[in-house]
Amino acid sequence: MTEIGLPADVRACLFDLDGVLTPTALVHAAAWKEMFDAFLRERDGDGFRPFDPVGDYDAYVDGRPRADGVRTFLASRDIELPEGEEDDPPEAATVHGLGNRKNLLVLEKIRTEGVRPYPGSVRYVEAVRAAGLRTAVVSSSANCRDVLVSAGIEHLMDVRVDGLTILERGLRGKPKPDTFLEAAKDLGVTADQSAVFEDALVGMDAGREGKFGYVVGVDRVGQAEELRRHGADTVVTDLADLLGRRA
Ligand SMILES: O=P(O)(O)OC[C@H]1O[C@@H](O)[C@H](O)[C@@H](O)[C@@H]1O
Repeated sequence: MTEIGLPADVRACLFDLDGVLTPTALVHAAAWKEMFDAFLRERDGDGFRPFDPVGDYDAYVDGRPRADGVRTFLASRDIELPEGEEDDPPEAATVHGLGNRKNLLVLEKIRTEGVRPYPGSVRYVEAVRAAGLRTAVVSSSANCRDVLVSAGIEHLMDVRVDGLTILERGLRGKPKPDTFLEAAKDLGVTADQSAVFEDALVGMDAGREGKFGYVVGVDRVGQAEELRRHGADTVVTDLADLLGRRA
């Protein structure tokens, strides 16, 4: 049997979606930038300080549920907006209005560009399933199912905990470990029998706080050191790098 690079007592793999299974972290980052830059320009004029799709995205938005991303970035610029309602129109200057504005942009990009999974991630997920481990996708995105379907990989996940589950079950989003713990529970395993696969720093924090058996940092943007500092047990640039390796 192929070695899968995990401790022998790991029974389940909990995969983040955007940036781990699919390259959609870049699509999200671009949509966030387009939305925040338009908002900041309207507010501050042409001299506005743009949203940095690497630094600001990693620190304030990546991996968090949508509304938390809006709140955390605005707080970093000392901007306060009313919460508004979840179904606020995209032009509303509220937390949910801005979130909905960004969602229209992300959906349009996904529709026009399509989604292909990372080939190395597909090979790895197939290998862990062949080895008898169970699999879950654990994403803050409310668009998780649509992205899995577009990428043709929905059938590779036994359980899905996503942005909609967070709202339905009242879970706290990453950096809290609730979504990963919920997926482990749904799979019938404990946290220490589960491995977490994440590209976001808040996902590392969730892995550490939830005391998961193993945390794999997936480095797509050259932040291996940061991922380690936030608790990664190992860092890879492609999930297939784990194949043939012992933990
Ligand atoms: O807006 P959505 O699709 O519900 O996604 C929420 C967040 O989901 C995370 O997976 C992404 O890393 C973030 O960039 C995104 O903002």
